[in-house]
Amino acid sequence: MQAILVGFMGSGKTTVGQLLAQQLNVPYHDLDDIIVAMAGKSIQQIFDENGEAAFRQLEHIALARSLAQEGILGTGGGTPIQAANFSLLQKSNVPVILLDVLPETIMKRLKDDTGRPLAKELGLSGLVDLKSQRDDRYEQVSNYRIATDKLTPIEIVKILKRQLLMIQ
Ligand SMILES: Nc1ncnc2c1ncn2[C@@H]1O[C@H](COP(=O)(O)OP(=O)(O)O)[C@@H](O)[C@H]1O
Ligand SMILES: O=C(O)C1=C[C@@H](OP(=O)(O)O)[C@@H](O)[C@H](O)C1
Ligand SMILES: [Mg+2]
Repeated sequence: MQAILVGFMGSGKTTVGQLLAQQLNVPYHDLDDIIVAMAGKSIQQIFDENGEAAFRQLEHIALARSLAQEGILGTGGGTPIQAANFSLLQKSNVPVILLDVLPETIMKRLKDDTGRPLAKELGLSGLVDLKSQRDDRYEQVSNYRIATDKLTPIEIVKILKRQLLMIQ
């Protein structure tokens, strides 16, 4: 991998990761997509039919497999929170970029979303709590942080490309 994107749901990992990969002319891998392909069902269905613990097991396997690939990896919001994943990311020798986002921005971006079981289950205040529980881990695992609230994906990619050149 050339870079790994981490951050809370709605921070733009998938959107920015795809655009960054396109501009760098490298493949984009999204852990959620890999999990969906492995399970043969949607994230919502995995949560409903198998539970979050089963989702987390698939997520760990998907991460371990993806790290050997070329390109950009977009993780899920919960990926670095599991200790085993945190340690894989730390040992990977790949720049880990934190896309940060304020709770009010998350709400704006995800208000019509139906594909994120935790967002549906927790509601606004629950999501804010979850984010505050996770923020330290995101900070600890990442080499570089970018606040995305006032930037377009194109602007974020421009900053990231410059940053990656400096890190690598
Ligand atoms: N920088 C941004 N500015 C405005 N909207 C954004 C930005 N980044 C992502 N979005 C929008 O927010 C939603 C969630 O983005 P997504 O890339 O799926 O986030 P993540 O993968 O981190 O959960 C999408 O509708 C996307 O178009
Ligand atoms: O924060 C989380 O625990 C999750 C985030 C989602 O990915 P995004 O961050 O891409 O929405 C997806 O992996 C799943 O719904 C769980
Ligand atoms: Mg995503």
